[in-house]
Amino acid sequence: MSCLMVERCGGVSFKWLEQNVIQFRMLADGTLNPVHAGVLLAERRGSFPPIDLRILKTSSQPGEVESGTRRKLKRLLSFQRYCHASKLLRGLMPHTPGSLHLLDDDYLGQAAHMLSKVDTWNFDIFLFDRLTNGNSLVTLMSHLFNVCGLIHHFQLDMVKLHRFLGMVQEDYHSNNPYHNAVHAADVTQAMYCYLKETKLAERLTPVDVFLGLMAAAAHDVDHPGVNQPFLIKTRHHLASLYQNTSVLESHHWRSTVGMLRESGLLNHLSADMSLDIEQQLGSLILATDINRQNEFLATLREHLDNQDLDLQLATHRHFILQIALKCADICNPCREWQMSRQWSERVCEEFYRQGELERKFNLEISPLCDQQTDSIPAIQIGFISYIVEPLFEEWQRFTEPSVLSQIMMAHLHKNKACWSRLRYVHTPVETKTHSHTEEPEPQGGHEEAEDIP
Ligand SMILES: Nc1ncnc2c1ncn2[C@@H]1O[C@@H]2COP(=O)(O)O[C@H]2[C@H]1O
Repeated sequence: MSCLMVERCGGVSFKWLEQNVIQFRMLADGTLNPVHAGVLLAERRGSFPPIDLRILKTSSQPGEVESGTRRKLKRLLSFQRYCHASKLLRGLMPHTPGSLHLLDDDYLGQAAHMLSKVDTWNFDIFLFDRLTNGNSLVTLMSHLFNVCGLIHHFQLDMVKLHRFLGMVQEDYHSNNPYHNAVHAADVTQAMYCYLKETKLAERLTPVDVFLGLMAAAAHDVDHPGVNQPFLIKTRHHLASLYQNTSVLESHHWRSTVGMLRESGLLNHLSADMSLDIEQQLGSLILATDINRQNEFLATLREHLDNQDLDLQLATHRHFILQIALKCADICNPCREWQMSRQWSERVCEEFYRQGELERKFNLEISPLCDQQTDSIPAIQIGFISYIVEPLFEEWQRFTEPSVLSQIMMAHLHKNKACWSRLRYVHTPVETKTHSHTEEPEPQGGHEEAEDIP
């Protein structure tokens, strides 16, 4: 009950002229019970191991018997909430309602100023995350829902919306170097830029915009920091639940649906409409499975060759939303170098952590995960050449090409040239993650990259 009052109190202080004030007020004024206010847990994450080995060593191991309660917890909760719940149960998580930090007015002002330029491609999500005290995803989504008129259009309850967004943000693992809430915020910001492309903006309905932003924000929720092959070879229960196919993406989707229902955000809509939203969210999130890249690329090429995309058709708009989300998901090599490089280092650090785990448990080390042999520049050149460039070339074609696509392609080529030059500077063992590598001056524009095996 007290939780409800606090949230309402935050809601009352919301001012339309000062976007995002609502969140800061809620964070600042609340005296919250973290058990009831899952959204606004006072505890900041950051100390959990990259993956919870207790979960990975599943009960399918012969001879191992688990208590009913623990097994139930494991099945019902996300990885992240399992960690929270088990820590709470074991009394390891302090109840410190006052530990939500007050944001300095300067920070608040700077964050608000950044939001006024949220549709620009050089938006610095790392800075925004610092200015919002690690709340970039909630703050960004609240703002975008507001400026896109979604709160008004869908008559969304602000308390429920914040409860949902808070749950989503909390369920990202902040200790993952790459698959964390900042990545989700980065993808959401990119998605917003794509939704504003002239080719799309004039055709999209409020439902499309709602789905695009929601899917972007939640597309990797509760990512454990290891990939699908790892989950399959460690016989993780999610791998068997989803029959070794789109395991992570299915989990991201079902977790999102769980949180939508738990928050009650769509309760006021008709059952048919909420179900349709849940299904469409699934289709969008599942499209981010990188193993399905060729399938989507081939379909997009065919449409562009035949010039038969009709964005008046809901099915075609949905397809383009899938493509836009895929682009947003892997757009980090198209960002300006300083930001792009950070993402590259982060994703490789996550790969290397998985490789270390595999080494520790005598499993075969996955491709790209061996820090001894897979250098960051080599990984980047391969990723850009085989995955990113082909997709963005088609996206550029779709936008006919827009100014934004040209900017993205220019960054992509420049970054690829930078990595090509760095490849000869660093040997894999010398490469350090988060090394804040100096930018090598690319010479002669786009250098042809070498193939990597
Ligand atoms: N800069 C990058 N370098 C290499 N791989 C990347 C990079 N960015 C994204 N990826 C990969 O692209 C994948 C997209 O889907 P996932 O989020 O499952 O996992 C992501 C990473 O494996």
